[in-house]
Amino acid sequence: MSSVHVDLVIPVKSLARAKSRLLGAADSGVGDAGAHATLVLAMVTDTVRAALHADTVRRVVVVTPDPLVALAAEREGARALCDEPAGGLNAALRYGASVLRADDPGAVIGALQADLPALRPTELSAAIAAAAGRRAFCPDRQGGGTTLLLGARGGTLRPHFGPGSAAAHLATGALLLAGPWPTVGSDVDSEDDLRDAYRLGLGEHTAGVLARARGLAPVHGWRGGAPAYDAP
Ligand SMILES: Nc1nc2c(ncn2[C@@H]2O[C@H](COP(=O)(O)OP(=O)(O)OP(=O)(O)O)[C@@H](O)[C@H]2O)c(=O)[nH]1
Ligand SMILES: C=C(OP(=O)(O)O)C(=O)O
Repeated sequence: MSSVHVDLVIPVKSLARAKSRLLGAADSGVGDAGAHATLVLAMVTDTVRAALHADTVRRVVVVTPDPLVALAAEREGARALCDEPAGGLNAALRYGASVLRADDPGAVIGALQADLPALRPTELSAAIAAAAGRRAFCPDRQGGGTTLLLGARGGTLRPHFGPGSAAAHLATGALLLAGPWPTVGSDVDSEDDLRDAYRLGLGEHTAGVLARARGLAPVHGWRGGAPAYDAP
């Protein structure tokens, strides 16, 4: 397949419930729940922006019940779907995929995690190209989770996100994508994940929130360059 263009579904739950593991971390560096929600929204925004800048991504829909997330996604050029069915994460992903499929029955549809603040468009494109239209996935940094799942062209997404999702996607025939795209696997669930994402280079919004939380003026954007503040 010469060039694959995919439509991505990005799921985000309400900010009030998001990233509970990170919020519970000893020091996520951003203090109270309101500042935490601001950090989560920044990570979502950086993820959506990077996804839309990837030259192999055609459309992005963000499935979320949270109006603030929907607004941020639409500002970046994504479509927000706020009427997901009950059933949790995989149901939300299947819903988003069904909306995309209705627009284009032959589309290649994928699911991308919303907490990839270091995501580089070029690395996302490289991972998508490596799938070459096959059903495939990228594991997270620890190897047990999934950050990107791609359906086969015209095929169903069949998401099995949740604990042990890498094994579940392998067991259902998805190809494991391993390659030079560390920012695709750098999802943030913990303070250590946040430090890893920082080392890879945070996106503009996430860098800004963390810098302001420390009283520093950020000069770092996702287009590269070293951050001008201490690591989280
Ligand atoms: N739209 C939607 N997104 C969901 C739902 N459940 C989880 N997600 C999103 O799917 C991704 C993975 O979900 P989780 O690991 O359960 O939640 P999290 O916010 O990442 O982290 P924790 O709260 O620490 O577990 C996150 O981006 C969530 O916001 C859901 O029911 N609907
Ligand atoms: C839901 C998943 O990720 P996490 O729990 O890390 O957000 C997953 O890896 O399938």
